[in-house]
Amino acid sequence: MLTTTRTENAYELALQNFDAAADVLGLDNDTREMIKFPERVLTVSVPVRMDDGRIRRFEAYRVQHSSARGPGKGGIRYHPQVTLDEVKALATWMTWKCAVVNIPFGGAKGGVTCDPKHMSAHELERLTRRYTSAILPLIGPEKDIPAPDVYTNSQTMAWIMDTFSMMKGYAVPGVVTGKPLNLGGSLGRNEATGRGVFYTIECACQHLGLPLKGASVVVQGFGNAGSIAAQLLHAAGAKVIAVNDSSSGVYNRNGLNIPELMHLKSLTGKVEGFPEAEPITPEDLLALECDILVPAALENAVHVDNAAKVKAKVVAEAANGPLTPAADRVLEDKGVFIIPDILCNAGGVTVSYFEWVQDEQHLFWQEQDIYDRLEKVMKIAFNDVLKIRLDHKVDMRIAANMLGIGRVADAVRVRGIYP
Ligand SMILES: NC(=O)C1=CN([C@@H]2O[C@H](COP(=O)(O)OP(=O)(O)OC[C@H]3O[C@@H](n4cnc5c(N)ncnc54)[C@H](O)[C@@H]3O)[C@@H](O)[C@H]2O)C=CC1
Ligand SMILES: O=C(O)CCC(=O)C(=O)O
Repeated sequence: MLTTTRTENAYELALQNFDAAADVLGLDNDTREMIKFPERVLTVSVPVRMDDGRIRRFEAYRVQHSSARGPGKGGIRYHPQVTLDEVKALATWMTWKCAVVNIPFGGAKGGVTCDPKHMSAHELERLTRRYTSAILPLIGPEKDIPAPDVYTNSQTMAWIMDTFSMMKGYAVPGVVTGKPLNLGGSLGRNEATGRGVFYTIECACQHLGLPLKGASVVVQGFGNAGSIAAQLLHAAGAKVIAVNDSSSGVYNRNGLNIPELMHLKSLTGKVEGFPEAEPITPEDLLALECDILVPAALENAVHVDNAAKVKAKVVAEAANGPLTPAADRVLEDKGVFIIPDILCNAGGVTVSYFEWVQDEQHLFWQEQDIYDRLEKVMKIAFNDVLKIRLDHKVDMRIAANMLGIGRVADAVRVRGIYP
């Protein structure tokens, strides 16, 4: 089992990022008080009957960070290292992310501290249904709309939708996004995060004068976000030279055949054993000579101790929070162009927004329509962030946070405070 350095508290890092952007924006203290912290935090105990007949209790969370611009929106993570502070950080980032791509949602996130790799499908279903019942008062199409995140998927969303609908007495597809297509899911949602990552990399390459065709790429984390980004980069003529997952990594300096690697991963759940590739450790993978590094796993992958070893020209944050602020500074000093998470991986929530709109209208769109709309949203957001970077001479992360935080601040100012 590979390990990541997850010792830094993600929520403290999220607050540091907020302050850095709020300072440049010159945000007054009253507005900071109103928008910085989560609006609602729920911790629940989820008892589950395991297959051996025993009851096990899981700790789980749903955090609503902001409803200033619309209902809460954000995924649900199943992972052994989920903590309340991690979920608070992820919910905070969702608020700024939705504002960066200018969709009418606030930010929320959920998590269950569990090890889904060591649970059966029946145990996962019982866990999901009981967790849904526990957070039921908080969620709904007008209130807070969950979606998949690490180690959850369209099946998890189907169970949530079914449990919520059973309680209401009628089908409520708009309570979650990332659903199976036959339950009101959207074409393109499964690919949306990786596709959004790809569009922002295209924009960055154009800005930097770096040809994407022939560019060398390294991807850390070969799940939903990482594998689709790798697939699109490969199809665009980039050379994906290394990828890894939680158990192993593979490297070929002439480029990996990504469609075949995806096939292997779908069959075995691993990238290990891919022919015509050599194994690579997580540390060596991050330190590879390459043009573009895509961290697509978990928080704090690049930190103060390994940042200096990164040799990429562009870092595209498909994951949430993969770089600590200390790593940011090291990479900025080296002249690395960073596409920050709240911009880079916003394609997922953007197509979730399209899914929610389609569910609410009961009218479904063509795949190409979704891709065209997504491309437009991502490219406008990239250019908005780049303009702030150039106008204010700040790095891309501060610029993205300024855009997101500024829009949320405007919303609360206009809404006012009562009483
Ligand atoms: N799925 C989505 O729509 C979105 C996901 N994200 C973020 O993208 C990141 C990945 O999420 P998904 O792809 O959805 O999850 P996933 O569950 O589909 O895949 C996660 C992948 O990361 C790998 N992994 C886990 N720990 C690792 C480690 N220490 N080193 C290397 N690989 C490791 C796993 O083996 C798996 O292949 C997360 O940070 C998530 O919050 C962000 C926006 C939307
Ligand atoms: O699709 C969504 O609603 C949220 C995706 C998500 O959790 C994220 O962007 O981190």
